[in-house]
Amino acid sequence: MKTPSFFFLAEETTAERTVWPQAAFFHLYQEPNPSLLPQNTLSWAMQGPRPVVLSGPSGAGKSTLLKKLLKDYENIFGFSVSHTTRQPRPGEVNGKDYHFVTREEMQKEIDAGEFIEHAEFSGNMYGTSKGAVQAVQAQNQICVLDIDIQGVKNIKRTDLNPIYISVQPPSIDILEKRLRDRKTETEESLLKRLTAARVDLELSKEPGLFDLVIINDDLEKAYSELKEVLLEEIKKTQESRKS
Ligand SMILES: Nc1ncnc2c1ncn2[C@@H]1O[C@H](COP(=O)(O)OP(=O)(O)OP(=O)(O)O)[C@@H](O)[C@H]1O
Ligand SMILES: Nc1nc2c(ncn2[C@@H]2O[C@H](COP(=O)(O)O)[C@@H](O)[C@H]2O)c(=O)[nH]1
Repeated sequence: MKTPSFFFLAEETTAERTVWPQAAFFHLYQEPNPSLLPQNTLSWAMQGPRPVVLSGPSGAGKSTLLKKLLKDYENIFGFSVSHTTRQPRPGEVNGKDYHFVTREEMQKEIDAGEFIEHAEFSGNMYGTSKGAVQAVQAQNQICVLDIDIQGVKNIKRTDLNPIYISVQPPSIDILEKRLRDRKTETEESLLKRLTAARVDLELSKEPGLFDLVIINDDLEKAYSELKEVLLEEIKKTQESRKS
């Protein structure tokens, strides 16, 4: 296995995070999956408006921004409902927020070639099925994928051709506060997510990986930046509705 360039990050961990051995980094990030080649996907380019990928560390504000977008442009954007093996949080709805499945169910569908991408994140499996994207595109909506950085790398190997946006926190300390205030994580999963966040922020520096990086400090400012980069696609989709 190739040694990831972010390996040095393990040495930066603080005392309370030394519970994560350096080897943990090898489990936090998987190299792109070679089986996810364009021929393994449908001809996405022919499927309507250009999709959007929202990525960035857990707690950076992707869902918050996405909810605003889906509310303000109800019929323009559609959310790609991922599969995950993690437990639902209070208020999360199966089939709307995620398809909550067992590891066995998900692996079976992956083996059957039903996923565009999938990854292991913080001890759980996550993935985008072809059906999730097709369901949105069938409505002629702009399909938005909320995926981690491994998903970004795997999607880059397909012909989906989305706009890639990374949503990032102003600092790791602020990210930690937001995640703690969200009250969705145990101490263990919070620390895993913070470790993954450091990896994510480091890998996101790769030139050309993202079309836009949004620093989500002031929410309204971040939202304006998001809308601005999507304006052309929004207009095109609105126009196509008139004809
Ligand atoms: N600009 C902001 N200022 C302050 N708090 C924010 C801001 N943006 C989001 N938050 C809060 O931070 C927390 C994390 O946001 P959110 O759940 O949207 O992150 P996320 O990137 O979708 O995380 P995950 O990947 O784990 O789903 C939420 O409680 C949200 O209300
Ligand atoms: N590679 C993928 N990553 C995904 C997908 N769906 C969500 N995610 C990412 O997982 C983490 C954690 O999400 P949470 O809901 O448990 O907080 C976050 O970074 C998401 O972007 C997916 O289908 N593929």
